[in-house]
Amino acid sequence: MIRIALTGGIAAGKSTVSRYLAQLGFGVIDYDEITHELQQAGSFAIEPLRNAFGNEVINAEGAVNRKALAAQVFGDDAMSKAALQQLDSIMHPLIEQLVAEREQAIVEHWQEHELPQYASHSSAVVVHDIPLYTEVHQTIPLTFDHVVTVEAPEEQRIQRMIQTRDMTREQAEARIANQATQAQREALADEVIDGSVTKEQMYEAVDELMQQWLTADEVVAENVQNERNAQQTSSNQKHE
Ligand SMILES: CC(C)(COP(=O)(O)OP(=O)(O)OC[C@H]1O[C@@H](n2cnc3c(N)ncnc32)[C@H](O)[C@@H]1O)[C@@H](O)C(=O)NCCC(=O)NCCS
Ligand SMILES: Nc1ncnc2c1ncn2[C@@H]1O[C@H](COP(=O)(O)OP(=O)(O)OP(=O)(O)O)[C@@H](O)[C@H]1O
Repeated sequence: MIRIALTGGIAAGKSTVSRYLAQLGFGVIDYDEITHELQQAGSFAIEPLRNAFGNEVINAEGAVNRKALAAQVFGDDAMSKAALQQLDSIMHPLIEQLVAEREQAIVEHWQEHELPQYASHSSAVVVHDIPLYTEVHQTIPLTFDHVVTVEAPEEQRIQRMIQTRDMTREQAEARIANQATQAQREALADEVIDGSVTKEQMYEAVDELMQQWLTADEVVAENVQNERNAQQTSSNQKHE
C-alpha cells in the first residue's frame, strides 16, 4: 500500500487536489468528514465528550455543539491547552479507528478494481486528506510514504476566502493566524504542490507525482519479486 498524507494552508487548494485524486480513482479518506461524523448524535464520542466537557457541549439533538467546544479548547491559557489535549485524547483514537476501517475498505475495493490508467501498479494508493496534519501528526500515529502540502501566497488565500466563503478580510486573516505556518507544514512534507497556478497546472503536478511514485513502487515490487525468484531457484538447485 502507498499511503499519502495530503495537507495544506487554508484555501490553498488542498480539497481541489483531493477531489482530483478521488476522480482519478484513488481512495481518499477525509479526516474532517470523519471528525464531523464522530460528533454527530449517537456516535461513540458523545458520552466521553459530555463527561469531559459538560452538557453544554452537547446540543438538544445529542450532537456536539462545536462552537461551545471550541470556546473551551481554543485559547492561550493553560486551561484551554489542557482541554485541547484532552479533546485530542478522546477524538484521535476514534479517528484512527475509523481511518483503519476506511483504509481496509479501500484496499479491498482496489483488489477488485484496478485503475485502468495505472494498470501496472502493484499497490493500493490511499490518500489521507488531513487539513491539520501538522497539528495532529504526533497524536494520530500513522506513518506515510509521502507527505504533500498544497501552498499558495497568503494574499491569494485571503482573496479566495473573501470571494468564495463569504468571509471578511479580518476573519480570513484570523483563520490563517490560527493555523500552523507554511514553514511548519513544509518542514513535514516531502513535496509541495503550488496552489497559486491554474487548477489545470495543479492537476498536471499531481499527475507527475503519482506517476513518479507508482513507477518507483513498481520498481521496488519487481526487485522483491526478482529476489524471491532467485531465492526459489537457488533453493530448488540445492534440493536437486
Ligand atoms: C473543537 C472543534 C469542535 C471546533 O470546531 P470548529 O468548526 O469551530 O473549528 P475547526 O475545526 O475549523 O478548527 C479551527 C482551527 O482550530 C485549530 N484546531 C482544530 N483542531 C485542532 C487540534 N486538534 N489541534 C490543534 N489545533 C486545532 C486549527 O487551526 C483550525 O484551523 C474541532 O476543531 C475539533 O473537534 N477538533 C478536535 C478534533 C481534531 O483533532 N480534528 C482534526 C482531525 S485531523
Ligand atoms: N489553482 C487554483 N486556481 C483558482 N482557484 C482555485 C485553485 N485552487 C483552489 N481554488 C479555489 O479556491 C477555493 C479554496 O480551494 P480549496 O477548497 O481547494 O482549498 P483548501 O485548501 O482545501 O481549503 P480548506 O483547507 O479550508 O479546506 C475554492 O473555491 C477553489 O475552487
